[in-house]
Amino acid sequence: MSAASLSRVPVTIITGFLGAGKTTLLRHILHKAQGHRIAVVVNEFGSLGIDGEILRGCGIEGCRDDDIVELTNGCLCCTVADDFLPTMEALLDRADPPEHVVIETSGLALPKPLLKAFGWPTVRNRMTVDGVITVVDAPAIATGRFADDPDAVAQQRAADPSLDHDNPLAEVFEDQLNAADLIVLNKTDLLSAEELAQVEAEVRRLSPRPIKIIRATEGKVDPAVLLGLGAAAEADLDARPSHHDAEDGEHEHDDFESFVVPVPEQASVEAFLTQLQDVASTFDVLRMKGFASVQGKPMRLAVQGVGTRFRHEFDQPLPAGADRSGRIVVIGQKGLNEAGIRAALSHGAA
Ligand SMILES: Nc1nc2c(ncn2[C@@H]2O[C@H](COP(=O)(O)OP(=O)(O)OP(=O)(O)O)[C@@H](O)[C@H]2O)c(=O)[nH]1
Repeated sequence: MSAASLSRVPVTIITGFLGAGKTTLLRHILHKAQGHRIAVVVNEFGSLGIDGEILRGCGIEGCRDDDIVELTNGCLCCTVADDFLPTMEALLDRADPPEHVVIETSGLALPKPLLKAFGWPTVRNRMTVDGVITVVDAPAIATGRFADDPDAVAQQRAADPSLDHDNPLAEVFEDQLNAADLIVLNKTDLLSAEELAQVEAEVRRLSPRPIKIIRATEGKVDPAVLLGLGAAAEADLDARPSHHDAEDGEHEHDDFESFVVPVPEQASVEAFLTQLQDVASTFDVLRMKGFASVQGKPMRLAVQGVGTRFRHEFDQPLPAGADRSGRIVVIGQKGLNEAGIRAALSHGAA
């Protein structure tokens, strides 16, 4: 390792599809790495800034609010020059610069344009990508979320040989796997040993290089394993093919959309969760997350859905007299029935 690289601030990029468990893994890193100055940059698809709020509310000692920087102005991979690089420079120029930077990309971000950004003159000599960690939602693979329909692919290829996927989720997922220096196979609690072995074999088959795969539940992996990979990934781009290489990194997330839906105060947690699950399944929603209030409850209800699987917690007190309406971010493939979803969530669940 050269003297220059020794003095560069290491950056870990956490990528992985919507809801794979990136924020959960990040929280675990922050909990376990207390005493180290880690700055966190979070980017979300959908404008509510929920991940930033979850991380800020983590209550971890030594984790200061200004160590968590949110980039909500579009997907990181598309806003590299406008948003991302100035943010990195500002972190480096602080009086007490971080020892390590961890970036959580949005679930729809392609990691390669981000990696390329570390070759830009303003950061090239000051930062190095220590490693790309790809968090994989093991049950989503088991249910074929990222799989193509072979007949549809064959048909599309006949029409246009340059196309290789019929499923945009498969494309994002593969780009994220291709960029990885380490793969965390998360949510192992939701699969049997046999299913897990199949999923791991599938991930290995899809990876372009022999990459270490670590199984995890709730992102619980020792930060000593995650940080300090020394990959210098920005100097190794050719080993990380992207479906968008031919487009010189230019792309838009045309295949996905997101919007924020206001929700009224709810009568009960259970009824609200049932309503959300119904909406997720009826309208084929990929991801929902947000906050609401429940009658008679002084705390705010945080809800998270990946497909139809939901979790909730009362995460913090609502100030007396606060507005008790809530907001939910909805993310799915293009063509979501937005009006239908808004209508379904506009009345409190009975
Ligand atoms: N059962 C189970 N649920 C998990 C596990 N890890 C995370 N989750 C849940 O999965 C949901 C999504 O987790 P997040 O950490 O927010 O996922 P993310 O990748 O940051 O999501 P986006 O930023 O929206 O792409 C949350 O409800 C988590 O509590 C796990 O190992 N097992």
